[in-house]
Amino acid sequence: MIIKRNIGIITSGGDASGINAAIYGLLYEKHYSYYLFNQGFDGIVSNDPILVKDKDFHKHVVQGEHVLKTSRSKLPYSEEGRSKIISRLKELGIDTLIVFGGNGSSKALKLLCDEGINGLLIPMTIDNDLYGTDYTIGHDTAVASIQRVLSDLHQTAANMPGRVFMAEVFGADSGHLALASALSGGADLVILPEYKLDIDALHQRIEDIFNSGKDYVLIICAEGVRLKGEYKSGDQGICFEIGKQLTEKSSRRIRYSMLGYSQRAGDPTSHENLTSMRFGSFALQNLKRPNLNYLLGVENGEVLLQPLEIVTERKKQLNAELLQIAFRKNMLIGDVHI
Ligand SMILES: Nc1ncnc2c1ncn2[C@@H]1O[C@H](COP(=O)(O)OP(=O)(O)OP(=O)(O)O)[C@@H](O)[C@H]1O
Ligand SMILES: O=P(O)(O)OC[C@H]1O[C@](O)(CO)[C@@H](O)[C@@H]1O
Repeated sequence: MIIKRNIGIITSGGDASGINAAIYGLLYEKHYSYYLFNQGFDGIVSNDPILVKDKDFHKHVVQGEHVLKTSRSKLPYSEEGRSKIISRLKELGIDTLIVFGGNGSSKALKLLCDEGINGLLIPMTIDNDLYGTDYTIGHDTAVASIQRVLSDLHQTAANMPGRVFMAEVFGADSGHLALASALSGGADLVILPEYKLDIDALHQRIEDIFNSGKDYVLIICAEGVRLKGEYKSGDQGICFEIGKQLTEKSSRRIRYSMLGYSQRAGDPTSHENLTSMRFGSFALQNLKRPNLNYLLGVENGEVLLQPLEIVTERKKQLNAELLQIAFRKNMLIGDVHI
């Protein structure tokens, strides 16, 4: 007789399409029972677990609405909060916790692993800013969603020439999402937090583009770009400040599009779903390892295990190949400062 083990699963941080496929890839009821908790770390303590079965999941695989609800939570920051999480997992006989999330969620899981929990972090954030993995679940769908908006902006911009469009995208303090979507959406310029912004240089590039014969300029601006001070989670609207400064130097009509939360939505792309399923399936294959304390990553196309602490050690660098294309196309403004 097979004795089943109980696996706990939460999502934590911002929602990201593809998560349903990842959970589907994880399910193997013959050996495991899966306890899903809505609302992240809080949900472990406050919510009844949902027991899911493979047969219920098929239709959800293609959907952008998630079976499992996510949240940001205060609990893991305090010893008291963590001990509530650990007691509850023990009470339910759950010996392994799988967390879908980004940088913050990895830190939280590491603290729980240090206190004896078996833990696996599966990378999930549209920002794709997690050190130790080339890819995080949700990124491709977000890029596709931004690309759709940029396609519309190209049309209206071409229909009424002479304007400068600034489209602000998510990404928190990193420019991975902005760089990928600027390239995939055919933007003229991209403003990234990893580069110090020089407004005069930006103004000059805009004029050069018009002088080259193009009749509109489409700029992607990452929300994490700063003219002064530090980016704080939740800050939005930097494109307006940049536009204001540009207006002082130029008579061009600057127009704004804040893409906002629709970037995080949308049914997953096929690339998303297949990568997510591979993450889920790889996690499943590693559940029997003792002392689980890992982050799943994908490097050069291969899914692999990384030590969880790797996340806190370094900041993930922008993809060198994408950067090279952006340099060659003269899309970047300013000098690298990070
Ligand atoms: N330093 C930390 N110590 C303990 N727990 C943390 C820490 N940072 C984050 N967490 C926990 O992880 C949760 C998610 O973190 P955060 O809000 O930074 O999102 P994330 O995992 O980085 O994902 P996203 O990229 O979508 O924002 C937090 O709400 C909190 O519960
Ligand atoms: O839903 P919230 O908490 O406002 O989070 C928004 C943030 O979450 C992300 O989508 C993922 O980290 C960021 O790109 C964005 O800044």
